[in-house]
Amino acid sequence: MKTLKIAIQKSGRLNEKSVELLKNCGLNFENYKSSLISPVSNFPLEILFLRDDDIPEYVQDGIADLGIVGENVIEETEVEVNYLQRLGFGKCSLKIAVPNNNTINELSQLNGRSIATTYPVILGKFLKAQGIQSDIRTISGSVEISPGLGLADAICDLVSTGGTLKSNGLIPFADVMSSEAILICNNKNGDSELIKELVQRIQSVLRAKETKYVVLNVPKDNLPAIIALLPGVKSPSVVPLAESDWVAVHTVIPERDFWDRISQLKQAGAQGIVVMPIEKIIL
Ligand SMILES: Nc1ncnc2c1ncn2[C@@H]1O[C@H](COP(=O)(O)OP(=O)(O)OP(=O)(O)O)[C@@H](O)[C@H]1O
Ligand SMILES: O=P(O)(O)OC[C@H]1O[C@H](OP(=O)(O)OP(=O)(O)O)[C@H](O)[C@@H]1O
Ligand SMILES: [Mg+2]
Repeated sequence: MKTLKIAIQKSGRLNEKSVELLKNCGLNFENYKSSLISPVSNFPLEILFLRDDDIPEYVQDGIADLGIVGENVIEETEVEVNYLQRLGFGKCSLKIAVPNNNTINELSQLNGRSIATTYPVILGKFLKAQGIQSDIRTISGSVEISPGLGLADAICDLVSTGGTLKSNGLIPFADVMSSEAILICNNKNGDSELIKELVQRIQSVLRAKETKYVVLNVPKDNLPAIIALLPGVKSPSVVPLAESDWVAVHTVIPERDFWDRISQLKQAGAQGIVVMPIEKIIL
């Protein structure tokens, strides 16, 4: 059987979460130490530990079958690869920011100004679509200090908390793109059974992260009201309790409206609510 290769970031923002995701899929492998390639002992897969900038091209060229990388890097490298799954981590936005004492307050004022960035391709396309002509200064890092050094009038860089912008006296001015980590594969091998198996495992881990397992006790008379509050669940498990007019209800609740749902369940008579994380949900 062919052994697949998946490229993940060697170190940096996406490394830990990529390793955690693959381990949660039940894959056994050594974390990157000095070897840049690590075999998986219980699945026909090898992990390649790379600089994130190289991952899209490795996947496009078939050197790696799969990759986990930020959408921003995929867009910047302009490769042709398949998006298999958005992974929900490494969330950030590419933004244009300007010094907080500036007079720029609309995009057209960037005409004729300089913008420092490590994302010249994405920024170039954005400015073109807006009909703006700026001088894009491509640098390879520490972009946020360039206005302070007199290198550029504005910057275009990744932002998540905004802490780096703030500590460099910059304010966000325009959103260029939002990004998260994506599982990609080579255009030619999306139909591979092994890849499908891996994607299913990843999806079962992601699904589990979005939900909680909840057990609650309720008087039998309140059961219809409780069940009515669990619309997503075809048929929650209802277990008799030692006290004959009480039952325990086992169900899953989406993370996103968890607290609202719990307070509704309490109002409907639920007691002794126990919440547990779910490891995997296999459909
Ligand atoms: N502040 C942030 N918050 C969340 N995600 C981020 C943030 N900054 C970057 N990312 C995402 O994580 C990816 C990797 O960021 P990192 O800073 O580790 O890259 P890098 O320094 O270019 O790493 P490498 O050494 O692999 O080239 C980015 O391409 C982006 O998708
Ligand atoms: O909005 P914040 O939460 O402050 O995050 C933004 C910073 O994060 C990224 O850099 P990173 O810290 O990954 O360092 P790097 O540029 O050296 O890769 C990005 O390039 C910004 O500088
Ligand atoms: Mg990089």
